[in-house]
Amino acid sequence: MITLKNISFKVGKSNILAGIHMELKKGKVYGLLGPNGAGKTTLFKVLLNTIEYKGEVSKEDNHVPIGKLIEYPASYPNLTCAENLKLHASYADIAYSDSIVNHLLSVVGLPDAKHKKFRALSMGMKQRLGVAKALMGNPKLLLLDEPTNGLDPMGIKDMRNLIDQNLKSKQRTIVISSHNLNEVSLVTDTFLFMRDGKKILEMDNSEDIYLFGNVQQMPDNLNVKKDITLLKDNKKETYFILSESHFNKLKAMNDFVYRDVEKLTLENLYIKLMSSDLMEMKSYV
Ligand SMILES: Nc1ncnc2c1ncn2[C@@H]1O[C@H](COP(=O)(O)OP(=O)(O)OP(=O)(O)O)[C@@H](O)[C@H]1O
Repeated sequence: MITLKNISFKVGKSNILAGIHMELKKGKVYGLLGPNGAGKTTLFKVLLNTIEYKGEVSKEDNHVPIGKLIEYPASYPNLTCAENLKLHASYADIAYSDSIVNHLLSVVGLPDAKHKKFRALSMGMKQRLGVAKALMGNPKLLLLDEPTNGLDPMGIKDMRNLIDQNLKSKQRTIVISSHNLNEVSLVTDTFLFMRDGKKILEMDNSEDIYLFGNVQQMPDNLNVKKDITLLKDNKKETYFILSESHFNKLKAMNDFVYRDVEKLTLENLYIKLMSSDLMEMKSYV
């Protein structure tokens, strides 16, 4: 597990990241969602330890190997896939052999492109070579920044299958940053919504319909963190967000009083979160 405590990053007077708390668990896939400029890439830089931030990142093991696919997957155009992988490994000081290179190219679905020059690859193949690079050293934390950027529908599906079938592992944490909500929802266990450098909501990806409403009264015997996610706006109104099945259980409780319940798709929820001052309540404490 990787724990982020009160992470902040400032440039001049601007708070690029502000008071982020997060726990990234082994075996889980996290979908980092948020508009342009929300701080997603900066959060990756914190995890990669390439910027000077405030706060604490603690890891179970001090040497968690990290793999990353960040922005456009640059490689040497006149070198082959295998040569690019080997060069990447030597730059990153990662041990490699011909069999590791062959294995990785086969994991990412490029077994026949070993001797192909990078410049001759399609965008999807370039992206997959980028993933192969990220997998060198068998990372326990894998950061994928917009992995489907620039891919056609077939390439997007291939990337989804690659993540689902070959990258997920009980020993690995994967964080995917994406603007493609539907796509990310197909591979993610937990959504991390970011806005203005803050994590505003962490939510399990359980169903595609969510119930959103205003809380008038909370039941006494409710374990809030486990049973219900509460959000607050700056007028101190409290809201809840629940999966439909969970809501059906909770609404049977007499002392749970609510109003204005609406069904939200992931897209509607995203728009609501990004166009309001709503924030998960535990972020307030
Ligand atoms: N070193 C820096 N100096 C100045 N501004 C910075 C620096 N790093 C990040 N920023 C600013 O911080 C904000 C967050 O940037 P970041 O790239 O993390 O956002 P993002 O959520 O990844 O956006 P996108 O979805 O467009 O990739 C942006 O407004 C960016 O311009």
